[in-house]
Amino acid sequence: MTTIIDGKAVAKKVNEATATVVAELKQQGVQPGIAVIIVGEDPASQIYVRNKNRKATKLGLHSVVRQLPATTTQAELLSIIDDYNSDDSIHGILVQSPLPKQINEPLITLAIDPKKDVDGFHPTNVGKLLTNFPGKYPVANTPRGIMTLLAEYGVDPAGKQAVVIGRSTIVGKPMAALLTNANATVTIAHSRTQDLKALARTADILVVATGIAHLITGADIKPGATVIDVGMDRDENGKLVGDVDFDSAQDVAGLITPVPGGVGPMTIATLMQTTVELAKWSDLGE
Ligand SMILES: Nc1nc2c(c(=O)[nH]1)N[C@@H](CN(C=O)c1ccc(C(=O)N[C@@H](CCC(=O)O)C(=O)O)cc1)CN2
Repeated sequence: MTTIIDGKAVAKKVNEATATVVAELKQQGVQPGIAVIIVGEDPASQIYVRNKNRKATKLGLHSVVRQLPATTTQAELLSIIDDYNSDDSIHGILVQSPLPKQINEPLITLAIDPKKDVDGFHPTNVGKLLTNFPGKYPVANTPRGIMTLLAEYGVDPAGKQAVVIGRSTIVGKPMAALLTNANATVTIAHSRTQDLKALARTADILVVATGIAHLITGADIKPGATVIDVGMDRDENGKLVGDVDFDSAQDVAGLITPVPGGVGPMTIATLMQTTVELAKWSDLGE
């Protein structure tokens, strides 16, 4: 029997917990605030940012969306980030990715105060994650959301073989670090990996984040494995599909995330959770 992981249901649970914490913080005179900066008109990014703003407002957060033209310069963007760095009503700053070509993304990441880095992409926070540093710091929301899904479905990574296909800063690298910190034995694979499919078949936990529609099929999955699909691709008919061929994979996997409705909903729910934590840590000195 394969279990289909219900990301929407877990996201709802996370959001309910977040709303409770927001209400408690408000009673203590703190309203968590998030600023999302979007540069340009990428249609998918517009939808994600709108959804973030709606969710933040619904949960009782102070939410600011800063829409900038595609022609925005690096200096202009840096100056706006600087303003939010010193704005006490904002606890989390997020610059929506992708950015136009004239913007140097790593320098933008570096400009965000690590204490307001709600994406967890700043090298200070990535370094803390990699070193499993004690204390409180933000961690990238998609991989953190995946760890929540694993916990909710009783999948303990300790001692398991995990294969993460994809080495991005947003997903692959932090995912590998989180699984390592949870005592899995982790291999990061990517476009240059030889015998990728044979490697995938060794995984007890397989995380696929490549952006290649249906790269992984049932034949590439170890029977009973937990399969986490981070892909958001379009098939030849324009339908949203994952990096995993769900139909063939679901006959082999023990647990599997669908696309849509698996990992995706966890990204925004975890973003809200992280924003509220940043507010707690800064305003209440936790
Ligand atoms: N600064 C950042 N930029 C981007 C991030 C990020 O974490 N930080 N992640 C992605 C996009 N993203 C949020 O920004 C995101 C992607 C997908 C979903 C989601 O809910 N997906 C749904 C399907 C939606 C659809 O039908 O199109 C699902 O999988 O069920 C939410 C957020 C890139 N940029």
